[in-house]
Amino acid sequence: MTTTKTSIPIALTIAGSDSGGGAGMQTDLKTFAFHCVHGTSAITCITAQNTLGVVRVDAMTSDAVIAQIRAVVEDIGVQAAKTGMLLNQEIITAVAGEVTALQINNLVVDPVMVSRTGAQLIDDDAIQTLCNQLIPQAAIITPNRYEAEILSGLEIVCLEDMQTAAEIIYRNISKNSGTKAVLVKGGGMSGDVKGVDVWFNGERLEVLKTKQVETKNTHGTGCTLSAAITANLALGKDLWTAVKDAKEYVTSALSYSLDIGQGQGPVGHFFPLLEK
Ligand SMILES: Nc1ncnc2c1ncn2[C@@H]1O[C@H](COP(=O)(O)OP(=O)(O)OP(=O)(O)O)[C@@H](O)[C@H]1O
Ligand SMILES: Cc1ncc(COP(=O)(O)O)c(N)n1
Repeated sequence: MTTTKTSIPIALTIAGSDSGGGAGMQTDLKTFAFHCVHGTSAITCITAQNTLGVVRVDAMTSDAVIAQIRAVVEDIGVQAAKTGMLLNQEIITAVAGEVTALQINNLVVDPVMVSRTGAQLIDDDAIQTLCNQLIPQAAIITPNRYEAEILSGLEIVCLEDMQTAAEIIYRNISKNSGTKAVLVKGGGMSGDVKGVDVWFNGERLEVLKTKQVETKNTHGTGCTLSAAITANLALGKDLWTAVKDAKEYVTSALSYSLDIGQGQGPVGHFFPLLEK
C-alpha cells in the first residue's frame, strides 16, 4: 500500500482547558479541525467547568507553559497562534516572552477576562501585564463588550460606543506595537446590536453583521471566533478575510448550538454533520 504525505497548516492555541468542552482549548482544537488546520496546544490552566459556570481553576506553572510552546514551535512550527485564558501575571509574562523569542507571527489575542456566566478568568493585577507585554505583539485582539470596557475605560451600551471603544483601544495599543486591528465583539450587547461586531484597523471602521441567532447556548462563541480567525490566518488568508470568514463560521455554528447541560450549551462546531 502506498502512503500519501499530506501537508497541512499548523495553528497553536495557548489557552485554558474547559472540562465541559464548550470553551477554551477544547473549542479551539475543534475549530482548527473544522478548518483542516492541524491544532497544537499549550495548556495554561485547568478549569472544572460546565454549562452552569466555573467551579475551580488550577494554574499550570509558567515553566510548563513555556515548555509546551517550545516543544511545538521548535519541532513542528506554527503559521498562526492564539491566546485565550492566561489567568495570571507569571503565565502572561512567560507567553509574551516566548512569542518574542520564537518570533510567533499571526498572533490572535482573545483577551479573556470575564466569562459570559460572570466568572473572573484573569487575576486583577494581570490585566496591565496583558496590555503591556502581550497585546502589543498581536496582529489582532478580540475583546468582548466587558473586556472592551476595561481596555477603553468606556461604558458600552450602543453601536457608537463599540465604535469609539474600538478606536480608543486601537490608538492605545498601536503606538508602540505591530497590532493591525481590533475587533470588539457584540455577543454581550442587547437589542439590534446583539451579535454585531466592530472592526477598526486605524483606517477603516467596519460593522460586521451576520444574522442574530436566538439561542441561550452561546458558551464559547468568543473562543470559537478567535480560533477561526487563527485557522484562517494559518491557511494564508489576509486579516480582514480571516475575520469575515470567521464571523460567518461562528454564526453557522451558533445556528446549530447544542442543547446540553442545564445552563448555556456550546455551539455546534461540526454543523454540516448535525441534523437539524
Ligand atoms: N446571539 C447571537 N447571534 C449572532 N451572533 C452572536 C450571538 N452571540 C454572540 N455572537 C457572536 O459570537 C462572536 C463572539 O462574541 P461574544 O461577544 O459572544 O464573545 P465572548 O463574550 O468572548 O464569548 P464567550 O466568552 O462566550 O466565549 C461574535 O462574533 C458575536 O457577534
Ligand atoms: C477555559 C476557558 N477559556 C475561556 C472561557 C471564556 O468563554 P465563556 O465566556 O464562553 O465562558 C472559558 N469560560 N473557559
